[in-house]
Amino acid sequence: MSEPLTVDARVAARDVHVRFDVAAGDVVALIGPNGAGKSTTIHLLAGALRPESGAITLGPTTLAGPHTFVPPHRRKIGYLEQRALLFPHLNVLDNVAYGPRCWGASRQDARRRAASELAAVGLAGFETRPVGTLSGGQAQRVALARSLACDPDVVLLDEPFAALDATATPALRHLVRGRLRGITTLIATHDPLDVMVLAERVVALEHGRVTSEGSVEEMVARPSSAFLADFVGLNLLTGRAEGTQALALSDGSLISGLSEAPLPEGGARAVFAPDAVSLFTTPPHGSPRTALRAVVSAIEDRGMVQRVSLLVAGQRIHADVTPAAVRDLGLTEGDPVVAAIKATQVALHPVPAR
Ligand SMILES: Nc1ncnc2c1ncn2[C@@H]1O[C@H](COP(=O)(O)OP(=O)(O)OP(=O)(O)O)[C@@H](O)[C@H]1O
Repeated sequence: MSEPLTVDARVAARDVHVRFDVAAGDVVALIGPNGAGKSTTIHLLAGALRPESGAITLGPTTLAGPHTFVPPHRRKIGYLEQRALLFPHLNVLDNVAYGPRCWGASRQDARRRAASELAAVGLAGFETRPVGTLSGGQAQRVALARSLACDPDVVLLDEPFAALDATATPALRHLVRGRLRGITTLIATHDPLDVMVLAERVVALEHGRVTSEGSVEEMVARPSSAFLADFVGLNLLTGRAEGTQALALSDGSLISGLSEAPLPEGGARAVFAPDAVSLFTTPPHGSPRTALRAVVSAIEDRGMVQRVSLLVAGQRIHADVTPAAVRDLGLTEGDPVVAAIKATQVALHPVPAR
């Protein structure tokens, strides 16, 4: 069963003191610049580091505190790092069965569970393969299956896609998303797409301290530090799935896009880059592009491009356009405009559900 997590942990030698909570079943992204303390936090939770003061609790259990320290192998935690780190002397099935075996399952039960976890990550038929014959993406799928095979109370992901070929990442991210449903999860990442696709909430760290916390939507709408504003870099609009390939905003406008799988009913997010947005004064005719009614809220000179901030159905997005475009359109703050985006440049994702 998933449990809530409470973290108040200090490692003086690293000048790290982190305090935050994760509700049961939530996926929280841990972000921050290099050296901010993300990996230290993950290591504290995994039990690889012991806090000098404070406490870490998982539901009713104290994992680390002034008089308590549960060693890593006694924590029901699934852990996925950049590299799969599989046991080279075991085949694929036995790598995954290792977890349930350690928690007391019979050999037969552990192998049955391992086979079903492997099937769930798309690797049925790989059971007897030596792990040395797997691609990076396949090895990471095995590591995901292994981390889930012991029914973890919490899953920790530390840059899980950073070492993978970019072509392997979208499918694996999508798979991770489905497999994490309902499990309390912390994902340390430098990639805004991991946040937008996988997470409900964000905890931002800078210099070893939590500097901001909130929902993904809040972070995108109102980044509270220069780091966050820079990190976000992408536009995110949240609405409801309309059919399987579009998103409806609160003002009724529709955004067409592409998705890994048909969108389920319910909340959905559209993610696209600022340079995918073109601006017009009237809707472009005969264009297959999404056309959104927007109001200019700010224009910032960024040298080669002008960053135009827009309000669309109460949400903020940015368009990076040329200085000539801003001049030709005669744009100033408060002007109504039409923001056009090609469907092929919009990625649609379901809002992560518990
Ligand atoms: N093994 C270690 N021994 C001593 N200090 C360390 C060690 N690992 C990290 N630190 C220090 O702890 C602080 C936090 O580093 P940490 O690796 O947790 O940051 P991070 O956010 O994961 O960074 P990155 O994004 O670069 O991986 C930094 O000041 C770092 O120099």
